[in-house]
Amino acid sequence: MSSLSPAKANPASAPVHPAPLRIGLIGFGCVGQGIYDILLRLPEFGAEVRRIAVKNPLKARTLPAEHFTYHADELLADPDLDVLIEVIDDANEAFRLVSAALRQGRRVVTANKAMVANHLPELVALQQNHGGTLLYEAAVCGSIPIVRTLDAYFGQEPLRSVSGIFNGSSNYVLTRMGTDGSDYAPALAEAQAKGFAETDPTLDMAAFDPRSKAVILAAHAYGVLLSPAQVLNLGIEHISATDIAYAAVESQKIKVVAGLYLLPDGQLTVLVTPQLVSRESPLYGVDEEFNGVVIEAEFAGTQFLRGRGAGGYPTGSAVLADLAALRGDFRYAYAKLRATPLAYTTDLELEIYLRTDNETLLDQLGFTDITEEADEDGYIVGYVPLDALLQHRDALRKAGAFVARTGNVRPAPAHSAASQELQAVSS
Ligand SMILES: NC(=O)c1ccc[n+]([C@@H]2O[C@H](COP(=O)([O-])OP(=O)(O)OC[C@H]3O[C@@H](n4cnc5c(N)ncnc54)[C@H](O)[C@@H]3O)[C@@H](O)[C@H]2O)c1
Ligand SMILES: N[C@@H](CCO)C(=O)O
Repeated sequence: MSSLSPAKANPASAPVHPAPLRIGLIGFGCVGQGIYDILLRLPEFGAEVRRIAVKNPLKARTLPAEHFTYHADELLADPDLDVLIEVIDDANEAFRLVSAALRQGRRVVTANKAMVANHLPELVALQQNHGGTLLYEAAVCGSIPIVRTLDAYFGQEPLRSVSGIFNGSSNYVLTRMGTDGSDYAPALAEAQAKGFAETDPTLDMAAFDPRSKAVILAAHAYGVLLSPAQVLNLGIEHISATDIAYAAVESQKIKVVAGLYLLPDGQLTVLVTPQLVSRESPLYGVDEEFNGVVIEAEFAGTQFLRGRGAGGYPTGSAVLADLAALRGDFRYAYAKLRATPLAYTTDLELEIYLRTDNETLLDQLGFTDITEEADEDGYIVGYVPLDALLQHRDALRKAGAFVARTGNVRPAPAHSAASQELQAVSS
């Protein structure tokens, strides 16, 4: 018989339809509604939202009130739910709920990057100790499958850098300001109306949100568990047409770039700041609420992932992928967490553009090298110790416009016998 003849029907090889996943959904805002709608549109996926917990009894919703409970703990106590999806906007309450669920050995999907970044060591330990699973693809860069890519595909390969645009709202605001000449406030209002921004938009605009995402990726890409406070995050609240025009003179754009850089001495550094991005960078064309991630891998070379970074449906798409992964018993390998941990350093200098009239701050930052100064526009360009930026970040946040000139870092002078510049960024 030819080996190409059709296989006889064999009951053992007939397609097996998985049992429907019974889901408890905690939070029914932008993302909660997004995943709910997606599951309704995909009946063949075989998942059913059995119970939904919400907070505000007065809010107008797309479903009748009898669909909701106002006590998320009831879902934790319900043994008939196979998976809990946590998509609320309160990181502390999210941790209480998710850690309680993991203590029961349950399967949980979350989109809450602040919660994951603040508690990653505990969340990993809870999974190990109680056998549950937590997946959080939706927490980082919306619909881009970056956590899975770093954890599973690049779990063994050394990475030189992982850098990109990790926040949709600030990217949307910068795009409106840069292309339409929009002012900051109406652009931010648009990002909020479209469901991209956090409930407290300071988290987006002051780059706390992309910092949480960078902290999560540091664990998967490098096996380094950071506390968010260790990472410099500066935002775009004071970026104005003056700064956008400065960038445009050299055909560059200002983007909020999160960078995780393996330095030539084998240490890791991470920073999240506005940065000048040149036309040659893959990040240059990442506009609106899109995110983009550039991976510089030892053997694979450069890879670039781009996709919608915010919004109910793109984020719901990542939750859907996590549900499918849970059904296949997927867990993060955290392979690099098991290796000897890399050291983390901020003992570096960063080339910055700063437009401020705060003379005290300029003195405190201790520029080691000034390469450009324009009194009439009130900006200064030069190298500053990263530790000084970390120390004075609260003052910097209020002081004026801050942009990393290139994202290049170099060793702080005391440690820079060779003083060569460390090319640590993709632009
Ligand atoms: N919006 C996005 O594009 C996006 C993308 C990725 C991740 N996220 C994350 O997803 C989560 C939800 O974001 P969102 O945009 O849907 O926010 P949202 O404000 O639209 O919805 C959150 C909802 O959670 C409810 N809530 C708060 N505490 C609750 C509790 N204890 N029990 C039940 N409900 C509670 C709030 O009342 C609100 O309706 C956040 O962690 C956010 O960071 C959002
Ligand atoms: N507020 C976030 C949502 C996606 O994580 C953003 O704008 O990127």
